[in-house]
Amino acid sequence: MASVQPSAAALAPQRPSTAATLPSPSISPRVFPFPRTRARRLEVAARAMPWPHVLTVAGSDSGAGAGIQADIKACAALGAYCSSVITAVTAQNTVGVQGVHAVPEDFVGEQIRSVLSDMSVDVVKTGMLPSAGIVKVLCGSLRKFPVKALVVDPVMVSTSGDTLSGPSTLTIYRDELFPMADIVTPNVKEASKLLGDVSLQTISDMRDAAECIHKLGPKHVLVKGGDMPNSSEAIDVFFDGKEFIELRGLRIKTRNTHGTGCTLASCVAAELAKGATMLHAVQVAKKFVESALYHSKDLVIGNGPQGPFDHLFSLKSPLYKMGSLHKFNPNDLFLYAVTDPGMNKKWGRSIKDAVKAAIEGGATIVQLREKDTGTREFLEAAKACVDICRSSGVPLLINDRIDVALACNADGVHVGQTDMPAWEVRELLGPGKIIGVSCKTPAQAEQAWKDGADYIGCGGVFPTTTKANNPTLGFEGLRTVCSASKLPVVAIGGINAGNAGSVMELGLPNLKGVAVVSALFDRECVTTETRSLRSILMNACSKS
Ligand SMILES: Nc1ncnc2c1ncn2[C@@H]1O[C@H](COP(=O)(O)OP(=O)(O)OP(=O)(O)O)[C@@H](O)[C@H]1O
Ligand SMILES: Cc1ncc(CO)c(N)n1
Ligand SMILES: [Mg+2]
Repeated sequence: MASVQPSAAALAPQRPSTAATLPSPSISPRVFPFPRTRARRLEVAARAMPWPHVLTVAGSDSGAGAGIQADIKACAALGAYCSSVITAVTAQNTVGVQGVHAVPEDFVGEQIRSVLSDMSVDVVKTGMLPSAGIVKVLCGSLRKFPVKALVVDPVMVSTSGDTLSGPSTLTIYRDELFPMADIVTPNVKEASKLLGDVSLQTISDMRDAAECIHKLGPKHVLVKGGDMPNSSEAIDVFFDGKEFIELRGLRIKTRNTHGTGCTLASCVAAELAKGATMLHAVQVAKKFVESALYHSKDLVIGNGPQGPFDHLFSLKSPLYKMGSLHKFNPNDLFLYAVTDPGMNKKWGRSIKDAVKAAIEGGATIVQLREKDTGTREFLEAAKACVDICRSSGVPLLINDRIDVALACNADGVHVGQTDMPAWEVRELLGPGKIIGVSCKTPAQAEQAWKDGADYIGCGGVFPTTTKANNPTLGFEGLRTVCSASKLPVVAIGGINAGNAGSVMELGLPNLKGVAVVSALFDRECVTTETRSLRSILMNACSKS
């Protein structure tokens, strides 16, 4: 296959809504507010605009959690059109696979021809290919009608343990299909089968397997670890022929994991069709599966051990916005700017200007801590700050106010010991957002970790006037918490240009940076103060 390039669709401006493309004299202006000439222009533009298009060549799952049904839902959720060639009809539910009826090879060929000879397909994604003959037909069709990318999910065994593609397909997969593929996405069991039943128990085994499968010809390999035992994380290994990347996600506790593999591969295909690079496509796909599992973890459909999940969760959780996901990087805690309403008012600057100045000076993460600001004013300022932070790639958190964080689509929330418990915050925000918790003791740090927080703030390290009744921990208290913490730590409380260096020079385990309030915002020029604090921290780190 040709290498993956951004498609014209990815570069095209936002598509007008379908409603705007259907002018009709009988529709009242209330339903259809555009003047006719504008509507006509939009209609013509929409016709000329290609829609990112994935063709899935896969089996039907009557329970609709996996197979063709999962593929269509996943592509729809990510904004790609999905046409479908059915290779087999399965009788399947949450208990297992009761029957498989393969579609005759010739008719699979005819379906592929119908789609590829007429529609402009960007990416072909394959799922269940029940016979060697069907794989052969597919390879022939792809040679005749080349597409931009080929995603191969080598479906062999369902999670229920039922065979979906027998050993007769192994050779042709390896010899004909893999060399044409841009990515192959086996789970651990499939990777093992492809490599002659080798045992795969560890991440290192998954890496070796990815490397061996890469030698069979695909440009990229993703070995999926959804079924790896004894792990609190779901870890997949990505290999591009040079570098291994471990994609780590939360392992969601749920029975509803039927179809995760099909969904992941379809999301990769959808993102490629939209013009993404392979690594980005895989990252989005993994996050999508994690989020969908999280939002569907308590769904009950069917009585068997493995239920389907909801691909269209974002329609029902409008507060949950995929576009905002900021993958947490503990190094972002390096220079953590926390706003204070009194100080910024005193110096005559708005919250927005204060945040802009801190980012200009090199702040690596920002928290809005607006204890006395009215909700409406706070939300307005928060929305403006989200725009500034997102355009600078700096995460923005909201102190305590989950409602404001949701409404402005911030990157996360920071809570104290008397605020909402972190696990409840996680329930509301989902897995993609950053959660920080203020902790003074190892027990609180342990609880924050159990609750699913991403980092802890530990202090006051020095006496502070910003927060009333805040006991000072000193270096020893900070050391105790840092040593015990399973999460990255940011030190807070009375930290300024005079003492920040000494905090970082302690070289404490898990300590990633310092959080400051008055040292930045109770000063005339926020940018200058931030810049100088940043260089102090960098010097200290190079010493420790
Ligand atoms: N419980 C879970 N929590 C989070 N992510 C998960 C979980 N289970 C699977 N995943 C993720 O889902 C994706 C699909 O991997 P998995 O190993 O489940 O594929 P699969 O076995 O082919 O799935 P299926 O055959 O059910 O369609 C991977 O990114 C994996 O890490
Ligand atoms: C039809 C079909 N394709 C793929 C899978 C793998 O999840 C399944 N269970 N059923
Ligand atoms: Mg699978």
